[in-house]
Amino acid sequence: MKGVLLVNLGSPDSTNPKDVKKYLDEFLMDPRVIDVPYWFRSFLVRGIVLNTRPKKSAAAYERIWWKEGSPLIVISERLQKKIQEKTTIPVALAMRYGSMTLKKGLQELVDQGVDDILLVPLYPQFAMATTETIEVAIEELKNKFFPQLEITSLPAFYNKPDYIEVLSKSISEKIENLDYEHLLFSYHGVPERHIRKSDITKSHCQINNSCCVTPSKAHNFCYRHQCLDTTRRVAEKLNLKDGSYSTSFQSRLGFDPWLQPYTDRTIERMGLAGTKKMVVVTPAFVSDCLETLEEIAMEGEEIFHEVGGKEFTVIPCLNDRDDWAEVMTGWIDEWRIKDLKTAIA
Ligand SMILES: C=CC1=C(C)c2cc3[nH]c(cc4nc(cc5[nH]c(cc1n2)c(C)c5CCC(=O)O)C(CCC(=O)O)=C4C)c(C)c3C=C
Ligand SMILES: [Fe+2]
Ligand SMILES: [Fe+2]
Repeated sequence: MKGVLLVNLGSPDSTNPKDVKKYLDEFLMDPRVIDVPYWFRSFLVRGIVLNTRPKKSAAAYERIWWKEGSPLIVISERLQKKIQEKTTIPVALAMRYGSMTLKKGLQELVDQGVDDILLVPLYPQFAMATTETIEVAIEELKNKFFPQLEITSLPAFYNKPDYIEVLSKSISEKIENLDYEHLLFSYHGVPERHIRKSDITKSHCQINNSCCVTPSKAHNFCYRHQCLDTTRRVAEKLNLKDGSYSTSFQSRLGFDPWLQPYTDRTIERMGLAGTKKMVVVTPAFVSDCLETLEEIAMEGEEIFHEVGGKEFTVIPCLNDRDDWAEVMTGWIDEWRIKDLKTAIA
């Protein structure tokens, strides 16, 4: 029997610094997130970051936490329920890090008789630190505990017309009657090194103005290309004028160069240049989370106001919108039907 496993990033169990530390330890010790040799990662994470970051992150989580729990988890659960209402096959939800483990998600499906799984990483753009780490962890669990399972992973959907359509609609609903000057597409950043590591050609990605717009098979795994492409497609759909929108990258950590331009500096620059009304959309996240509700909607707004900006509007993520649940159910149906067609042929 077929079934679906939706996977998102995960959150700490609570805003208690102890829980945040446990979660950050698992997250940042992942070699696909901080991709340096084990001894150095351990020194950086356990010797430095975890001494100060958990307290700061816990305070940030405290500002966005809901009475039902972490927004990212609660929203992902709502989406899973909506999809489950639209399809007859079992749909489970798991997180890459934290208590809602991938193993529990797989077990939940197996207990319902599932032996053929569509794995859906809830990330529109491929990245080593998101999609790849989920796929690798699932493969390890399959080999160790569930060798009978057939598992297919849904590819990154950054350019799928139905995804672009709902994303564009979610933006246009907010901006159609809004008098704004600039729309910023802010994506989660990654270290530039991650882009080079994911380049299957080992020669294409130069992280400059031309590589990401020059066709290459490297783009199937190039986070930067996929982010720029999502922006381009939405801009085309919404008829945005050149200069009225741009792309930036948020949430950098550490001292290595990350993808640029950085979101916080872009917001500051826009305000200093006289922009009074700006809108931010965050298409690397399908669910609102710490990075959208705190870093953008709170810190970003504060930066903008400090440099003279007046109106700062943040577009909610797709979350559990009906049209988004409908699109995801459509992809699940396509996967189910493909096998049926092959069987008939
Ligand atoms: C080296 C560090 C990090 C990389 C690389 C990275 C990539 C990456 N992350 C997301 C999505 C999310 N990240 C979130 C939180 C978060 N991310 C990092 C670090 C890296 N992320 C940290 C340390 C944290 C924790 C919070 C903090 O201390 O600032 C979240 C929010 C989780 C939540 O509970 O709400 C998301 C979602 C993507 C998409 C990505 C690469 C493309
Ligand atoms: Fe992150
Ligand atoms: Fe590129």
